[in-house]
Amino acid sequence: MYDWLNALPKAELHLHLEGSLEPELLFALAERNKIALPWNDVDALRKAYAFNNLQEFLDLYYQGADVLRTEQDFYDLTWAYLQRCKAQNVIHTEPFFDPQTHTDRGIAFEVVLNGIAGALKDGKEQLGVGSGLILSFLRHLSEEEAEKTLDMALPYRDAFVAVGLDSSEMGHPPSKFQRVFDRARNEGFLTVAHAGEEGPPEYIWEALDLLKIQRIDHGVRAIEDERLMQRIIDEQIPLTVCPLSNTKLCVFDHMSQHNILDMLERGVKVTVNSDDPAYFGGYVTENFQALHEHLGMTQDQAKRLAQNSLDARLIKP
Ligand SMILES: Nc1ncnc2[nH]cnc12
Ligand SMILES: [Zn+2]
Repeated sequence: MYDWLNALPKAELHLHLEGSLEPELLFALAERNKIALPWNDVDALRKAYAFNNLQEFLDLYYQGADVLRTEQDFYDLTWAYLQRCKAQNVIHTEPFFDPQTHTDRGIAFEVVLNGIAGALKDGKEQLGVGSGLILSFLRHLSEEEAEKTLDMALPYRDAFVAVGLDSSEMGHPPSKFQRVFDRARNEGFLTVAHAGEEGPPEYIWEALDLLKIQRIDHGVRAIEDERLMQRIIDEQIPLTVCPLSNTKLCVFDHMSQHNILDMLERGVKVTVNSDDPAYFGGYVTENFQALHEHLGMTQDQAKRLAQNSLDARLIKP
């Protein structure tokens, strides 16, 4: 089944580039940039990848991102991810990047963007992997800081298709970012947001009604609210679900309890994605494989999930 799933043409719609930083590359970049690491080797770092919740993961994710310093570093990170896409027949990807994770450390916005955009361009030309980049605001920071980030991005507006919202969900509802999302939409950007990963269904309502999002990132807690489920089904609003992430971060205790196939069978436009593959144990094909192993996903269900991912692209072919 793995080879069949791997060969299935698919799109990835929920992937944090910083979360694709494999330990081997992290160590190589630390050496290149002469940065001391608190782990002795790659194995010691991998052992630290045991999380009880989103915040424990985020603490390590931001620490790992500190090795990214130069345009070449961002290029290498993105290029390594695009090669995984090629190997797994991901024909199109819409990755997130978190500019504030870097600009707050003194890395210039254009250093980050030029590295990523250069690799995405080469990915299209040399690997045939299409893409659309999503600029994501960190929700644990203020709306004012998100506004400043949008200001920095506007001179490079052609490099993005959308803005998103990620980082610590609880206590940081979508309503906190209503004004900056309004401005982003007025500037011509599409919008997406993480909602209903750890946060309640109310956050998904807010993301839809206040941020006017095209897709819900995660959204697995929608199942707790029947009226919300009906809306998501009626309006065919895509959910970018990340099964391995949800089990690694204890949103579900075990993959056998994941609700993605129940949602699929109820008519929700769910898709399969890897979120932060270097930290959660696999890329898109491994996520599909886990659904097959633990939930008995059939080939017909896999085909529908893959087709949903192609249909839910922000950039239509
Ligand atoms: N799963 C996730 N949820 C929220 N913010 C993130 N940043 C990177 N991965 C994330
Ligand atoms: Zn995510």
